[in-house]
Amino acid sequence: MIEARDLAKSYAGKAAVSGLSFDVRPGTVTGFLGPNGAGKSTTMRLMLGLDTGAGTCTFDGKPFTAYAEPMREVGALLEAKPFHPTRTARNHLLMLATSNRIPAQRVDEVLGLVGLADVAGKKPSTFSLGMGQRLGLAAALLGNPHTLILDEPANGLDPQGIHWLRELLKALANEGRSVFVSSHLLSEMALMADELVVIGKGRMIANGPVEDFTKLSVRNHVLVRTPQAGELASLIGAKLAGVGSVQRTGDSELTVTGLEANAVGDLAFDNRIRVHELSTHNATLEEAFLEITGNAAEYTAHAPAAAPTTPQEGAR
Ligand SMILES: Nc1ncnc2c1ncn2[C@@H]1O[C@H](COP(=O)(O)OP(=O)(O)OP(=O)(O)O)[C@@H](O)[C@H]1O
Repeated sequence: MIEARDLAKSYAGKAAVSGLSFDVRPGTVTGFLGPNGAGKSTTMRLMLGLDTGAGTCTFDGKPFTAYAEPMREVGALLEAKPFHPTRTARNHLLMLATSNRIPAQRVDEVLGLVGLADVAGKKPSTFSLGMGQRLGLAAALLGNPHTLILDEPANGLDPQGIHWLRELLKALANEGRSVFVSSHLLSEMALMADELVVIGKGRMIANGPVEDFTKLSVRNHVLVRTPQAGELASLIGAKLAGVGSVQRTGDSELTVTGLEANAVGDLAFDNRIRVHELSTHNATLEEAFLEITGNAAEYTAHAPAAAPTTPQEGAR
């Protein structure tokens, strides 16, 4: 169990993380989301005591730094890859294993697990970004820890690698581990995460099950096709009584929010209204994320300004 309480950090007087509190429960994958610069990496460093700031974070009641053999408790993959410049991948892991009294045989196990057995004798400096990520993941898994903290582990992985990572993290959580993972791949997160922590500009925006997060979106709606669209719209409007909306989105099409599809169907049936289509459209995680973080995105792109006219053109 991870318990983060009131984590905070400022750089040069500017808050990077403010008052963040959340739990990561065993047996779950908890996704950590936020726009660029939201404070995800800073939060993860604070959780591990790698950065100085305010607040506390405990792993089964103790801070990371209080564990004598921390790799057996918490496996971490942060963005920076501190690999030794001359050691081979295998020796890099062997060195970590020795310092945590982990048997050497576990090194070969994790190299196999992350798909690097064939390049174990090569130096990480020759590795691609994805191979480096796999080696970082091998290091995180070395001590068979019950908690994993992974910052953008899918970064640089090919589609097969992303699929493999998703299945691995879900399996590790199913074995009872706590997995806290950040990613910008929202479709992946939707398939992988049970819970979400969503931050923007260093502050908590949402925390809870993935379904609750997407349920909040205004993109959730019911679509109805009926030749009696006007009549049904009036009935739905009366039933909604101001909570929700009904819009004519075509000659014979209505888009409804605030009523479930079965309620719309019953209303049509009770009033002998012919319905040709009735369907529920659920917001994707990406839609809900963009909607909820819209105002909390620090860096937003603007369309390029129109090319200035030359003086000659302007004079014409
Ligand atoms: N070492 C540092 N010195 C000064 N400012 C920093 C430092 N590290 C982070 N920041 C600032 O803190 C804020 C949060 O950065 P952080 O890297 O934690 O965000 P992030 O959510 O991980 O971003 P991304 O999704 O782009 O990786 C940003 O405004 C960043 O510029």
